[in-house]
Amino acid sequence: MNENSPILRVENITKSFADNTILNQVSFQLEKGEIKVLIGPSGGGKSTLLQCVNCLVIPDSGRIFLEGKQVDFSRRQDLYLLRQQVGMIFQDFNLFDHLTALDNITIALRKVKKKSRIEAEQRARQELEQVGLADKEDLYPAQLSGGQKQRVAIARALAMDPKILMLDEPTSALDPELIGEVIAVIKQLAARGMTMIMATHQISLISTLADEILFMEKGSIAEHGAPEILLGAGNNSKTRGFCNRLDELSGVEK
Ligand SMILES: Nc1ncnc2c1ncn2[C@@H]1O[C@H](COP(=O)(O)OP(=O)(O)OP(=O)(O)O)[C@@H](O)[C@H]1O
Repeated sequence: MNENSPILRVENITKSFADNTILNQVSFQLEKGEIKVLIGPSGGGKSTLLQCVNCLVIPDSGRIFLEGKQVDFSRRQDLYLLRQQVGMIFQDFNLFDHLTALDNITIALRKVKKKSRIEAEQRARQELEQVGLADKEDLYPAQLSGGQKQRVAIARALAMDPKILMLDEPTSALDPELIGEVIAVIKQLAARGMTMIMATHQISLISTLADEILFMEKGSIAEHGAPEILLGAGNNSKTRGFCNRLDELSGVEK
């Protein structure tokens, strides 16, 4: 790896579904320890961009570099490595319903990382402890609250030692009273220096964690910059207008 390379560089990614261009020449880069937050109107392409970054969706064109090395979208080994190094947290948790919290975490450690059961369980317990669920290891997803399920999903991703964590609206499927516990875990990860890119509508994550905001609209990054600038009083940015509307909406919900 070239020491000067950003940990992730995304260059001119384009993706269409049928005749609809969903991503149009999107570029950004992520430095080690940096947190970028993707915001913008629904349908703007945030989820598609995150899915392209770890090649769950293969871009039509453009290039992705992980630690300076270009990912070859046609090479299975490259995709496998990319997905190991870029963990993903989904809105709807994506846990295996037939496995306990512990086994949701151990399964990939055993199958992908080839750890023994004992090693995998030890690691899974450490991660459950980190997200405050040490006493829930034997419970199945149906026995957990939404916030607990999302914390298991975060523990599962962390157990794989990803270099980057991507979070796609990690709190949007949660009841309002459960959002805080997931935000607290994400803030802990930030304090530990985790490199993250996250799509979210949570103002507290946007304003307190983002090193840079990427405002996506109609498949492009329409605006980007530090929150203190884009959200600064008097700034006429799209970001500020959008966040003010989010504030108003959450005010209505309260
Ligand atoms: N697999 C697919 N096939 C066809 N169209 C798709 C597919 N995935 C996404 N799209 C379309 O791409 C557009 C962008 O969707 P995407 O989910 O990336 O936006 P978003 O900014 O994440 O929106 P939201 O904030 O509502 O999650 C939408 O119009 C969506 O219908």
